[in-house]
Amino acid sequence: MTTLTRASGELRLEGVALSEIARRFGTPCYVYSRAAIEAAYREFDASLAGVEHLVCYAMKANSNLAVLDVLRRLGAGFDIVSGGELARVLAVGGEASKVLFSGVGKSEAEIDTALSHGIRCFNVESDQELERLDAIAGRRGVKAPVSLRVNPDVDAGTHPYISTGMAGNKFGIPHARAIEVYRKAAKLPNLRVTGIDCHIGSQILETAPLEEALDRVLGLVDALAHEGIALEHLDLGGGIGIRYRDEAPPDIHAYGRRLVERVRGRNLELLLEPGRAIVGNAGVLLTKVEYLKLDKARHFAVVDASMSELIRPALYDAWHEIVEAGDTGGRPRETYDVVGPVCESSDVLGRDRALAVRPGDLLAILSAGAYAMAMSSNYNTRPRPCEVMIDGETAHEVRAREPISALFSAERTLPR
Ligand SMILES: Cc1ncc(COP(=O)(O)O)c(C=O)c1O
Ligand SMILES: N[C@@H](CCCC[NH3+])C(=O)O
Repeated sequence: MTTLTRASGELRLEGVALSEIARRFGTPCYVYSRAAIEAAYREFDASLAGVEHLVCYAMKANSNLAVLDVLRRLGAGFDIVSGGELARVLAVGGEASKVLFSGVGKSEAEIDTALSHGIRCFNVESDQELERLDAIAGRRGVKAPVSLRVNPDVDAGTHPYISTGMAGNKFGIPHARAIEVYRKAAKLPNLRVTGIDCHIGSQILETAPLEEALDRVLGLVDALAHEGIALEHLDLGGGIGIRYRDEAPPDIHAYGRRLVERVRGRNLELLLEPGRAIVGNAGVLLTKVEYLKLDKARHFAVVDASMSELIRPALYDAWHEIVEAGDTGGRPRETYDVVGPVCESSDVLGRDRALAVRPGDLLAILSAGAYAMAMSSNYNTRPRPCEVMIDGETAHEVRAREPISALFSAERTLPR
């Protein structure tokens, strides 16, 4: 969790005034806390003490190089879903031997590159992927380390767009077919079956479905052992939710301890792939009010951030707390829809928010460390915003605002 405090009316993140960050780097701007990222990672890591384990940060949540580097230094592994993500891990000096490759659509080129770097494991999601991996490994003369992603058919109780572990989702190999596919994998000459994994969804607020999924997967581990297929690791994926508004997210330490109890004595390394729970509450999006539109039935605060920078409210109807970053001087609050400049009615960052704001004031949109910058776009030819990380008492720019020219420099008009 970032430490947000208010002193003389000014909102500070880890002691650094957000107004100072806006002055130095401009808005919109993502601001992350190194301390918050480290604390969240350490909580996961410590919770698994007593069994061999590796926390592989699901970097799709936030793949800024500074974020990856902070986690790499702590010993984290990485869960990747593309060749681009592997390139980012390597760019910060991450070890391929701590990289898991998830995803339903790995291309030939992505598999080949990951094999060439010697990643820790491929989380395979289909029979055809298994065959493709075997063929590419054969061409390279190596044995590819494989885990099958099993779809345990457990309801994670989360938003349907981010539920991944039920029959009917595109993810994983159906539980009922898992043994048959493992038999096939064990016979393929260029594969080495090393593990099993599942991931049932995201922003999960109750751990019961996760533990149910673990039990179902452990049942498969036992059944496979009977067939002589001994697994070395079990990867329970990510999915632990965070507090955006008034949710009560699971206690990570207690969750980890319960997992440890279940796998202890089994000679299985335990892997987790948390994303949101590591970075979600370690970041805020800082934005400036451009205009107040008070002439309509609704009041709008038009800000300089939009759905291009933060799409979660438009896409999932997600709630992000929005607070004044500066001194409101005790002025009364009024109700506004906080909207961006993008030409879409869905470009709303928060509805019916009580705020004391004037044009030029700063707002902080909270819980914006995960699936925020990572899902940003250039819609309306808006440059991606800058990113800043607070390290101790110092704010570092960890990504500069994109120059507008870079947004179309790869494009060409037709020859005459
Ligand atoms: C395979 C896999 N692992 C890990 C994650 C990370 O999930 P979360 O950010 O909810 O922890 C995801 C995203 O849902 C995923 O698809
Ligand atoms: N993008 C989603 C989470 C997806 C998780 C990735 N499988 C969100 O913002 O909540």
